Amino acid sequence: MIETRDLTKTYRGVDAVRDVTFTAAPGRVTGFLGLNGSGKTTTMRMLLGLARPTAGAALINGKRYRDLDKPLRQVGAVLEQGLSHPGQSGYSHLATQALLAGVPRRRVEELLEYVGLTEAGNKSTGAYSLGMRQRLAVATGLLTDPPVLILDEPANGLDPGGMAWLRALLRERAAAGGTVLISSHLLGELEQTVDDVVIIAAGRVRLAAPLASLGGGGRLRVRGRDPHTLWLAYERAGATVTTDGAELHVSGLTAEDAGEIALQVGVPVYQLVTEVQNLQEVFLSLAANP
Ligand SMILES: Nc1ncnc2c1ncn2[C@@H]1O[C@H](COP(=O)(O)OP(=O)(O)OP(=O)(O)O)[C@@H](O)[C@H]1O
Repeated sequence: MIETRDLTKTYRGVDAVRDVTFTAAPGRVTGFLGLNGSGKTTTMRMLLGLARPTAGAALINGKRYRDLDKPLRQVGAVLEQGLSHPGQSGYSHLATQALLAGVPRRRVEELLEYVGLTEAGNKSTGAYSLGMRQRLAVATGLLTDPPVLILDEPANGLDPGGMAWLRALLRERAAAGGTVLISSHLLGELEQTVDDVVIIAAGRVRLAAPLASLGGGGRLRVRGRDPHTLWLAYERAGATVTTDGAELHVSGLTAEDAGEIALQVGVPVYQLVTEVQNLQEVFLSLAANP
């Protein structure tokens, strides 16, 4: 379980993140989405004890990272920065990390195979492609088989095959009861992977909800004989209504409700269309307008 509560980080009086509150639950993959500079890395660094919060709390399994018993066993991380010496082989990088984490060496071979680097294991990481480096970073994060996994932009540099591999791996972790928090600046990248989304813009959380609720509901386009009466009736029912002059755009009502309400106020409806919202548009409207 990952939790942040009113988490704030200020650098020289400027907010990097402000009052960030969200939960990433076990058994689910949570996507942490925001444009460049929105505060994703800063939040993840605070969760991992690499930056100290100015205010608020960043908790893993109910505790601050530095208060965790054997933190390397509880949380695995894939961060953006380079992770190994370029002259070192993938195998020796993992073997060193395994030693530090108290993990038996046989786990190294197992993991190299799991991330598809068995053949490249003895090559120096300086010769790895970006995608191979990401695979090695994922292997490092999984060394202790931790119940909580935090990944900062792990999809950068992965080709479609690599992306499918990562998607399957994260789903597998969640299915086994793990907590997975993964950041990205592209919703499309995560759309097929995540259960929940947290959208952050200019350091503030704009939305924390199940992915399914994001495009759900949709917007209705309604054309009727007396738009003014319809408008008032829909607003009375709690909907948000706008118009482009030709038809009403109604959010917050089902098509069934919109039809029934029109009947109640005696306005014939000529057209009632449910618009399925594009998830990417919803994301951009939240992420780009802090
Ligand atoms: N050490 C620091 N000193 C000063 N400002 C910082 C520092 N770290 C981050 N910031 C600022 O905090 C804001 C959030 O940055 P952060 O790296 O968390 O965003 P991000 O969402 O991870 O972006 P990206 O996708 O580009 O990595 C930015 O305005 C950044 O310039």
